[in-house]
Amino acid sequence: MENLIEKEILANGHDVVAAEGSLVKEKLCLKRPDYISWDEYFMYMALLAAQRSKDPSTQVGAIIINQEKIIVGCGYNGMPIGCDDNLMPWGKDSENMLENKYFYVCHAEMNAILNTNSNVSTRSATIYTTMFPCNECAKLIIQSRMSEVVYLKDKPDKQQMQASKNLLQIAGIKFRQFQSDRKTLTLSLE
Ligand SMILES: Nc1ccn([C@H]2C[C@H](O)[C@@H](COP(=O)(O)O)O2)c(=O)n1
Ligand SMILES: [Zn+2]
Repeated sequence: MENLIEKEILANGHDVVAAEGSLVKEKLCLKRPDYISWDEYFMYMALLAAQRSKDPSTQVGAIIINQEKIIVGCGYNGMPIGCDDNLMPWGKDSENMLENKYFYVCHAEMNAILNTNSNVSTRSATIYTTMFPCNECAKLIIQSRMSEVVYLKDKPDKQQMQASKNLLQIAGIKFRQFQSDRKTLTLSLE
């Protein structure tokens, strides 16, 4: 095949080299360079899911993808089905723990796992979550046979999170913090 290697320095600074053997002759035929990565795609989806949360202080989202990078589950932190959001407590400072949200709210990771279709496997799946999973969700992740956790934020000072890390490590589940130079992504309906 005719060798059509071309090198273009685009206006946005991207250095694009068409692969050897490619039929690309002109700059306009090259693929768009600033597309988001798989990691960005799923973490931004988790952030979008978090926007459904009614929790006034912390909104968490989680997305589960299988080995083919197909989304198999998604969730955010919220009250259990049938428990009216308007009747449940959303605070956290009452001395009476029964008046705080913690005993009632379902975590985003838990909801993402429970929202998967019963015929879809989470074996070897990856969960993208905007917050490091707590120890209870870590147990669910392990029991669901997932293989990786990608998280955005952590609360390393919390003992619960250390227990979660211990569990994941012992169970052989990888975890890593999401890294990206793309700090914002603008979506518009205009
Ligand atoms: N991995 C996590 C951690 C926390 N959540 C939820 C549980 C609560 O709704 C909220 C945390 O509230 P805060 O103590 O920051 O006021 O986030 C979760 O879904 N997943
Ligand atoms: Zn949890």
